[in-house]
Amino acid sequence: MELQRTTEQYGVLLVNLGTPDEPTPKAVRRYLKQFLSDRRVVDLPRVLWWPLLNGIILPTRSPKVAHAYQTIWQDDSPLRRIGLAQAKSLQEKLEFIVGGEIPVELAMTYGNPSIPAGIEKLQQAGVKRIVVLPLYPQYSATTTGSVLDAVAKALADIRHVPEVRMVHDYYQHPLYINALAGSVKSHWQQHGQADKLLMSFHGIPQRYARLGDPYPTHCEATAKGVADALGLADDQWQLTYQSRFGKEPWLQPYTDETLEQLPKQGVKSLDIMCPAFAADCLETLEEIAVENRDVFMDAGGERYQYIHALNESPCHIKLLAQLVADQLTGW
Ligand SMILES: C=CC1=C(C)c2cc3[nH]c(cc4nc(cc5[nH]c(cc1n2)c(C)c5CCC(=O)O)C(CCC(=O)O)=C4C)c(C)c3C=C
Ligand SMILES: [Fe+2]
Ligand SMILES: [Fe+2]
Repeated sequence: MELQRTTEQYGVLLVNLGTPDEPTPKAVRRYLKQFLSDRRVVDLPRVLWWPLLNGIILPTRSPKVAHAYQTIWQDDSPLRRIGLAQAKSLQEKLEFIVGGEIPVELAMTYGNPSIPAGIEKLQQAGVKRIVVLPLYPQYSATTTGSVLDAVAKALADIRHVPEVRMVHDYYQHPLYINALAGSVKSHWQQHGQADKLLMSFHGIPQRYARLGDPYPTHCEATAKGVADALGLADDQWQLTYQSRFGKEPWLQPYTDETLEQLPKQGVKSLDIMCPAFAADCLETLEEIAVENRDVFMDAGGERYQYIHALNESPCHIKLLAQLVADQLTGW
């Protein structure tokens, strides 16, 4: 691949959602406060939301969520540990395909390492052109949109602003679909194929989709792409949405309700994957692999296996490198 100028000028900001610094109620509260104060995540009028957030949600949710984090913590939050490994592998891969060093920094929209810190590190390394790669295959204003907001906010404090390009989505990129289908196939080779493959995506409120967020259409295209790549018939797979929060209806069908119904419909063995998550995290390792397993087994299920996120797998790193290379070409 040929770049117009020297490769030292380019850098990559690899962004994921965020995670607490420690699995303690105090650190979780700090993280949740930053996350849930983002208007793209919760768009309720602030006069209603502030008292609810500060008076009820943060005090009650922080200790519960801290406990959940303690069960998956491995010296660090899995999301950050995997993200740092992804950044390192991506830099090595880019060096191999581009033939020069392109620094890659991991950043989180909420918590640490922060987006301003990541941009500062890239600038200190001499980077003049930054590719922002949000680790969200499916675009949503609640995730990808917030990354752009946070990058713009960070740049507002900088005099010599770098040039910036952002990957908007990659929900039907052939390398992404191949990587997902490949991970299912290798799971089947080791464990055999279950009655059904459930593709569980993180949800958003239905209202956000009605107001124009294309997220569910992206999820549907990903799920169909994976099912087609695996040659699955319609009754061999299903798309659901997990992790709903608050009182209003979120995208449906809900993962937990579906898991409760499936054994009654004769589905006793299940493979479940979460294609919206580029790295394993609380929502996959605890909510899907542990909590929702109990839902399925208690409802009469016999075998439940979670297929891990793409994490640092070579197919995933190849995809991320291609997404960066696509942005660099012609810059
Ligand atoms: C309150 C509204 C929320 C929206 C909208 C939302 C969208 C959304 N989130 C992800 C990815 C992740 N979410 C994670 C945790 C998490 N998400 C919410 C709320 C919303 N998410 C909360 C309150 C939390 C924290 C945990 C909890 O209190 O339940 C994570 C995991 C982070 C980790 O440290 O492991 C990820 C990743 C997507 C992809 C998405 C919309 C498309
Ligand atoms: Fe979330
Ligand atoms: Fe959750």
